Amino acid sequence: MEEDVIVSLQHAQICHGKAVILSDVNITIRKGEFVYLVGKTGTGKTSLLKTLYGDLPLCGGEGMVAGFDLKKLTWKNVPYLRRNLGIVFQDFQLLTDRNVHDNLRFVLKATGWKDQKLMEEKILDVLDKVGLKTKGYKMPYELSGGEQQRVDIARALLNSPKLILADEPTGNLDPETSDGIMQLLFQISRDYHTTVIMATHDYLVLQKFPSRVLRTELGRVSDMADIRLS
Ligand SMILES: Nc1ncnc2c1ncn2[C@@H]1O[C@H](COP(=O)(O)OP(=O)(O)OP(=O)(O)O)[C@@H](O)[C@H]1O
Repeated sequence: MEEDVIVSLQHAQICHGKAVILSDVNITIRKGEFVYLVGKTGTGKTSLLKTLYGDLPLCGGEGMVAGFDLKKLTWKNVPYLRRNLGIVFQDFQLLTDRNVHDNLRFVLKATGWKDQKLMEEKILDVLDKVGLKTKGYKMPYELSGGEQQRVDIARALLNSPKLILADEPTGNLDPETSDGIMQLLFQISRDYHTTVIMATHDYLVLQKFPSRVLRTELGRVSDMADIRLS
């Protein structure tokens, strides 16, 4: 496989148990690309993302993500795949019983970091990247929705991922805050050549921040590679 290919699906099938949600999915996504995943509700956007991060098994065809063969994933090696990924959700999913700094520290420890000094440097680094350098001491409930989403993105950046998978990251935010989050995601993609795949319903976002679009529809994914909405 070419080195700069981060996601490759060939004749892939996405399933929930015996129910096939998407079939014959053929996608190639390269380093540094920003790709939207759009489609009506229930057409399989989340299921496709879950397959990419090893939460749903690939039930047919071929799939590679960040150098991992999806067909060979087992519960033992899923954590290794996830260390190469950053996952961002709509509802932030921060631990509510500890401050921002400790939320980030928790993830570092859970992913094998041991050196205290390096952990502290990394936490400051990712908070700086999302514009929250001075907010490490805050509890999640003391932050606005946009700030919580920035912490969620900071958390996704901790292990310098090759790929960020974002499921409706602006879904709970007002348009202005949502613009800030989009600018941040595009900046990360551009500055660090991180690939971003983002599921969204928000056509305003697509219009303001045009990029490649994949669409889930009628059990298939169509690649609108060069159609730029403007
Ligand atoms: N845990 C599950 N078990 C069985 N079927 C499921 C499960 N989760 C989702 N599905 C089914 O899979 C299909 C795709 O759902 P999915 O959540 O991937 O769609 P989506 O495009 O992300 O929707 P939305 O835009 O509403 O988030 C739906 O028909 C849904 O009913």
